[in-house]
Amino acid sequence: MIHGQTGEPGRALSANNIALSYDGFQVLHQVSLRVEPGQITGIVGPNGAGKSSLFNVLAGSVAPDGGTVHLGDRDITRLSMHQRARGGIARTFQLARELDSLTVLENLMVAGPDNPGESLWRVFTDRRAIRRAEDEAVDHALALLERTRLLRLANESAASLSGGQKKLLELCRALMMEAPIILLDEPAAGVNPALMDELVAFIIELRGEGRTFAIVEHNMDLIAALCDKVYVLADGRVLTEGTFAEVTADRRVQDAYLGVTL
Ligand SMILES: Nc1ncnc2c1ncn2[C@@H]1O[C@H](COP(=O)(O)OP(=O)(O)OP(=O)(O)O)[C@@H](O)[C@H]1O
Repeated sequence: MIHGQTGEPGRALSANNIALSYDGFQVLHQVSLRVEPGQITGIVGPNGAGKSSLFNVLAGSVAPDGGTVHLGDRDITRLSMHQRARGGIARTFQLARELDSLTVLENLMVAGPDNPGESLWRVFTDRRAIRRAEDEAVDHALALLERTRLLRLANESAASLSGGQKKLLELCRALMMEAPIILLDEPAAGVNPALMDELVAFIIELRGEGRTFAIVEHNMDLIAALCDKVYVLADGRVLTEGTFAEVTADRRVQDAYLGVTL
């Protein structure tokens, strides 16, 4: 069992009739989706379909104009991203530029739940202290790096990682937050096929340990390999939902990807 799995892994994350506009242009129309606990839910669709917008609404970085977001029975629509993170929803972000100057291990240490704070920060900028530290967070970080084969790079600058390794580090940063629900934003972008297989295997392992995932992704191999359920968005609406086989057999989905008017 992965370290740090928090209680209450059994709550669904749901979006209900979400409406969202930017500058008067509606990008989400009555979108509803349910991320079942212990499952991997994919969100796919052509460019501009509204996937990232929906993801931002789920994560709490964008407030919808209408509709609600629930975690289990609790209405979390008005909670900030940080409040949601504390409540058990973590999302991956492209590593911010300032994190490039930190080592791989330091990137994980600053990603822990409830920001580790200044004292911990001082400890972890001292390499000798890293070796001595018996803190649970260090053990957790090192275990994650071992599982993602980044351990040998623990003390290298994050800037030196390949694109795929950065994706793994982003996932590890989300895992450091000890959230049962993880929102993955294009985890396969820039990842080579060998590393992709490792990424897929790792995410499947994490699901086996009780984690819940929602994934926005263009790479259909990754979606096919991982997802229990897939939502297809087009023009800001849910076009269809089902297993990967079901949605890809749907003529409307094929048309949407070919850009044919629906
Ligand atoms: N901050 C913003 N301001 C104005 N319009 C936006 C903003 N973010 C997204 N949009 C618009 O909302 C629509 C949906 O964009 P979104 O990024 O959610 O789609 P997507 O499905 O994630 O696309 P892609 O696959 O290309 O990343 C697009 O028409 C986009 O131009």
